[in-house]
Amino acid sequence: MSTAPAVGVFALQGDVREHVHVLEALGARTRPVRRAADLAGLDGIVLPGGESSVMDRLAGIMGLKAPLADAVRGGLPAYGTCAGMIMLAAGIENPAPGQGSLGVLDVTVRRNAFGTQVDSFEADLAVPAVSADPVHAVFIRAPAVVRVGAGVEVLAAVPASRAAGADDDGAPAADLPVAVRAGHVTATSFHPEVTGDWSFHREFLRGL
Ligand SMILES: NC(=O)CC[C@H](N)C(=O)O
Repeated sequence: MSTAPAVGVFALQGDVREHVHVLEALGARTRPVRRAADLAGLDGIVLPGGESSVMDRLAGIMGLKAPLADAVRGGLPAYGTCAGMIMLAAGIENPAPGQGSLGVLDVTVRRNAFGTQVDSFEADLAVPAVSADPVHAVFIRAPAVVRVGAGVEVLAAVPASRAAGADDDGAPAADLPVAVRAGHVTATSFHPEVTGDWSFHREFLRGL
């Protein structure tokens, strides 16, 4: 697109500032999204990392949840990181009490999937669909995708041995998807907004 795209950043909770910084550095205009009216005229929306149960509750209170879900279902490109991935997901295996989601990406996620004691780690991931070079990924109490619906592309995965309780039964398990895309909706378990590896933001903006 010839003018800078207008990208909304869900701003009721989470690492909003980090996404705004990356998006503006890459040439987008940004707008914090806190209520339904903030969605007007956007070319895309980013859902940050943070705490998905709080995001879900606040989005409900602010009357943003249904309009945001409708906008994404209607074609508004969306990118969610970590808690943002959980917000986009159709299902949450282990929701907090009363927690729901926008239900716009046909995956089921497991919150806090990567370990109980040391639950943050970094990894260099091969993501050929997004970058020729490995993408440096930071996982912070991150979700994993445990069900991938039809039409959802797995862009990157990590060995299941990373998962919480992976050693418990000794059974070999499949890799856990940590980056997925279904048409105009992309989600990562990790936080490119904090690493300086902006491949996913670049790819998202390219599609607007
Ligand atoms: N870094 C994050 O966004 C953590 C996500 C958080 N564990 C949640 O359930 O929402």
